[in-house]
Amino acid sequence: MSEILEKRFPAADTSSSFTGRRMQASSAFVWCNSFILGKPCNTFLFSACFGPWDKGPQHGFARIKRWQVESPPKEEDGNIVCCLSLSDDEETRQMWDYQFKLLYTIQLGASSLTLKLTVQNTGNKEFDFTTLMHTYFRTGDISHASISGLEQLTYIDKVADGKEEVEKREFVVIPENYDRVYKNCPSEIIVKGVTEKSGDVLIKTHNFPDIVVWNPWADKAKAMGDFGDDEYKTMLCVEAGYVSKPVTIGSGSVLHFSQTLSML
Ligand SMILES: O=P(O)(O)OC[C@H]1O[C@H](O)[C@H](O)[C@@H](O)[C@@H]1O
Repeated sequence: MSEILEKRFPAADTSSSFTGRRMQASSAFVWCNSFILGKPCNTFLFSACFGPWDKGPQHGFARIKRWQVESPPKEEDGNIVCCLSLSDDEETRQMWDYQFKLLYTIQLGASSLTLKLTVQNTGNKEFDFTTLMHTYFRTGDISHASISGLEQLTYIDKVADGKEEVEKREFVVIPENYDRVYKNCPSEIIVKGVTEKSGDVLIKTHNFPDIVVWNPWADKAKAMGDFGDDEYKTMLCVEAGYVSKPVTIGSGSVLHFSQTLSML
């Protein structure tokens, strides 16, 4: 992968000024993605519910399973494209007895990143799940970052025990620990003041009605083993997903989800 990247994007900066493992991993592409599939608490979720899960790891198993290379990186129309896959196995069925195949297609362009998720129900039982793309953005200074496109939306405030509120601000800034699920979001959201050039990024989504906004802030940052104590000052998570309610997929059916992150 790195030879193709270096050939295609010789200027790409993969160095990292972060100390914590979590953010080091993310800075390679300025964004990083891990994704979560699942549904809270009961049968969930191949990969888990969004959040704590009584049958498996927080946020599910997909982000910690070893994926297969469905198609290796290749250059396509000036982009680098590759596809990974994950199917159910003995371990996943132990936690969650359903059959599935996931396809995760990554398309890297000069100033955009498209991430497509295809969920196939390969079994004879319908199941439901939630899914999220857990995107980390790097910012020069969190106090200069903001998100637009969330005004007048209802959000679940996980810091306030799930209380529902309505967002009044045109530009959402983050002055403290934030962990919010914005519901029924428009398909275009803008994150301002991110990337090392403090530029703006357009998030364009398909079939993701929710946006999670997360920053652990000081105390939680200190409590996280793979996160530097001060790294909350230079990161922001804006996560496209389907988490506020589960998706149901019938036996033999296929569903598509995607997000494109474009530098503006
Ligand atoms: O530490 P992790 O398991 O990666 O979760 C990191 C965060 O992910 C999401 O943003 C959730 O809304 C947060 O509640 C959680 O703390």
